[in-house]
Amino acid sequence: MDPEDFFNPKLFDGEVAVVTGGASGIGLRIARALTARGAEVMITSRSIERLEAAELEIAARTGRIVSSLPCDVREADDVDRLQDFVMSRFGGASIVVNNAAANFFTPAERMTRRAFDTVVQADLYGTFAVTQAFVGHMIEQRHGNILNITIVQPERGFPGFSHSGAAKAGILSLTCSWAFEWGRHGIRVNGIAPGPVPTRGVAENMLATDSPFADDARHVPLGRLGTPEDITSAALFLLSPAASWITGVNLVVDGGLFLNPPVTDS
Ligand SMILES: CCC/C=C/C(=O)SCCNC(=O)CCNC(=O)[C@H](O)C(C)(C)COP(=O)([O-])OP(=O)([O-])OC[C@H]1O[C@@H](n2cnc3c(N)ncnc32)[C@H](O)[C@@H]1OP(=O)([O-])[O-]
Ligand SMILES: NC(=O)C1=CN([C@@H]2O[C@H](COP(=O)(O)OP(=O)(O)OC[C@H]3O[C@@H](n4cnc5c(N)ncnc54)[C@H](OP(=O)(O)O)[C@@H]3O)[C@@H](O)[C@H]2O)C=CC1
Repeated sequence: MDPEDFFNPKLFDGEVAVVTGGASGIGLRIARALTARGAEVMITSRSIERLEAAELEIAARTGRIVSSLPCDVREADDVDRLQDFVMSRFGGASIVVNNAAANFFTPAERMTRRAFDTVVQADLYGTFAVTQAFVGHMIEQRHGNILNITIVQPERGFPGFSHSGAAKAGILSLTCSWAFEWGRHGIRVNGIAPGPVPTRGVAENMLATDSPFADDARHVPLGRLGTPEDITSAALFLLSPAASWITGVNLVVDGGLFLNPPVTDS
């Protein structure tokens, strides 16, 4: 059974959701599930081809249309265009899923400034900029939900991916600061920390020879790697009124891997 079948088909009627990196992997699955459950959904990523393919896939699977716009979340002008588009088409957004991210294996001593910037800009700055574009409207409406995709315990570092670990730790800090500051405005801010989910992004960017990325199910107490559906179920829960007294958490969805992380020597 598809895990999202546990959720009411009208759960997100009346909501407008922006999903960054919504054209592939986990973001696409979350965007599809929100669309199927009534939300107006806007997906963004850099690749027009991927966005067009995602629009077709979501329409075929849900019978509903999503909107899309190319947007590099590292670029302030792109984020301004995204804001203008969403404000004029929908009047604002009530849900933001900060899912876009970049990652690649690089031992810390070989990390160039540009490599570091590339990841920190996409993950940390992108999360800040896209949220900032829509939170004013949420505050006016006294209603909003922000979901940041993080990693498990980023404060412990991320050997071989120190740029990503630093960015995700920053995102976790933003999650907590925002949850505290905006709770009184009726806005909830949470994180999801996925365990290893073998998406295209992981295959293309993280599984280089000698990369310490754990894609081995033997370490996972529940005995398998994750799927985009596993992460989507958690996202639907946190974005739904069932989680109305939950804010500021970083929900680990990893089959129990955090109990027994593999040791890396990178
Ligand atoms: C537990 C799991 C947690 C997280 C999982 C995920 O996030 S999964 C999601 C994963 N999904 C994705 O990542 C999807 C999106 N990712 C992407 O599109 C690419 O990975 C990207 C970020 C490189 C593209 O950004 P772009 O076109 O702006 O990049 P650019 O080509 O202009 O290079 C900029 C700098 O980075 C350097 N550099 C680049 N690659 C490597 C490498 N392999 N090795 C070393 N360095 C590398 C490059 O050399 C340059 O520095 P230099 O030499 O000038 O000093
Ligand atoms: N899969 C995993 O094992 C894990 C994933 N995560 C997190 O889950 C999230 C989704 O990852 P996953 O689905 O695996 O990865 P994917 O690579 O499949 O998806 C990442 C998406 O982000 C988009 N993106 C990347 N850079 C930018 C940018 N600068 N501006 C706008 N969009 C951008 C990409 O599209 P495009 O190239 O078209 O821009 C792509 O659609 C990420 O935040 C990741 O860090 C965390 C832990 C584990």
